[in-house]
Amino acid sequence: MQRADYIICGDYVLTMNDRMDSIKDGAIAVKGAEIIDVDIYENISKKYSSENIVGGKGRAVLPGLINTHTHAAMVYFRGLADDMPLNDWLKNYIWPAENEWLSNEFVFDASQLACLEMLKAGVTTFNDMYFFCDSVANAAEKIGMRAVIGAGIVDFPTKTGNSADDYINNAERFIEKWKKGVRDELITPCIAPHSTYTCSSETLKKSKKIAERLDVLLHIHLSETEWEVSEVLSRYGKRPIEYLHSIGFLDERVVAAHCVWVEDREIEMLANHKVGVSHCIESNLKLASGFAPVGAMLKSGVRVTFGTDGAASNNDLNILGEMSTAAKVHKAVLKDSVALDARTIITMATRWGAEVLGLGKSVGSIEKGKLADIITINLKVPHLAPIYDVYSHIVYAVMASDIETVMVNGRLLINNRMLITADENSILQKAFEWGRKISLWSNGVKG
Ligand SMILES: CSC[C@H]1O[C@@H](n2cnc3c(O)ncnc32)[C@H](O)[C@@H]1O
Ligand SMILES: [Zn+2]
Repeated sequence: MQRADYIICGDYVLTMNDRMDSIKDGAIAVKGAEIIDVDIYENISKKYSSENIVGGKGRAVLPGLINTHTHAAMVYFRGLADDMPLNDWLKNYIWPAENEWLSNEFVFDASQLACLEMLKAGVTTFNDMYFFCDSVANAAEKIGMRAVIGAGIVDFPTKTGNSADDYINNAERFIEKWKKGVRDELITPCIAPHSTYTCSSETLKKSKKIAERLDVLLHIHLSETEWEVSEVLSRYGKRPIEYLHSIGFLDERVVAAHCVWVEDREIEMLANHKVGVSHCIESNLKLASGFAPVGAMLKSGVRVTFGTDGAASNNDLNILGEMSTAAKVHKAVLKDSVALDARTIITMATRWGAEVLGLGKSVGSIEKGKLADIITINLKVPHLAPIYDVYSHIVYAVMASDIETVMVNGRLLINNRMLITADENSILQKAFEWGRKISLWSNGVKG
């Protein structure tokens, strides 16, 4: 009998690996950060002993969900400005609020809340783009979440810089500080030029050079709105994706959020350059940005994954919601009830999410040798009874509140729906305190 730190078991173990994507009455043995075995429970229980048995009857077990585009700290701006298009929302509400409120303390506190919200919804990895990125990393490190964290780059002054060079220097410093083997192995730094309309060609090219030299991802907003397309057309005579192609920006280290206003020849460019796409359907719906051509992108072999965007445009960080919405909306858009079936949707939210973030060898599926980022779902609830197809339930019926346990890197972070690594009440308390101050400010009251 071998010792395992944890045995995680359930009626269904969705491994999401290529060869065998689910096991009925399955179990996983975890030692340290690693998955050391996956098999039917009967075999695992004969080979391994452990004091820590997680899951059990009436549970589904799957790889942690991956949020490939967010601005975690924006949870503190949730509900501050709704029901308007992106340009109005950004220029007249969000950027002024960021200018007033962002600080290391704000971003640290807010990012902890975001981590708590994501973990409770089964998200184990997020790909962030923001300012004060050390504070995002410190918060994720404290909670124990896996994160790819992008240092935001724009061409205009904000609280963290006056010029593109300030942000670029900061990004280099941040990447050197957090790269593998230096700090927390769960944090992967990257560089995040905001968009084609807020960064000049020079800024984008410099960002790309840094990404190549330091071997990190490039995270960017791309072709989100019709306005962006006409703006880039008028500046450069090319549509955003064609323009990025023309300056040599596109390759497999690029994670492009949105990709809503995309023509067929641009889809080919995304596919040929192996660009990863983060589909943020709920943000696109709420800001009325449009419908991304996800069916066509998938057909062309583009790796489409799910992002929530920030909670100020969504208004939550729940990937299960994105999965369900996308599965339904694209069927209607394409007039094809077979499109984006449940297995494809779960693959997009797990294995492909990990792959586009460059983490495909470590996480995204449940396989021997991979790191243990695993969630369990309680299936014994009224809205999940009866069960014919667990994939269908996960995409169309599971709620965030059904997520019972969340493990990241072999460490249990959520047990029985409660956070273990920090005090939930004080995280919530801080959110309400910041909210009171922000609310007074937004209502024009000083102090
Ligand atoms: C460079 S830090 C990130 C920057 O992006 C802003 N932002 C948040 N959501 C969106 C979106 O949907 N499109 C474009 N920009 C967005 C955020 O407020 C930060 O300023
Ligand atoms: Zn965004």
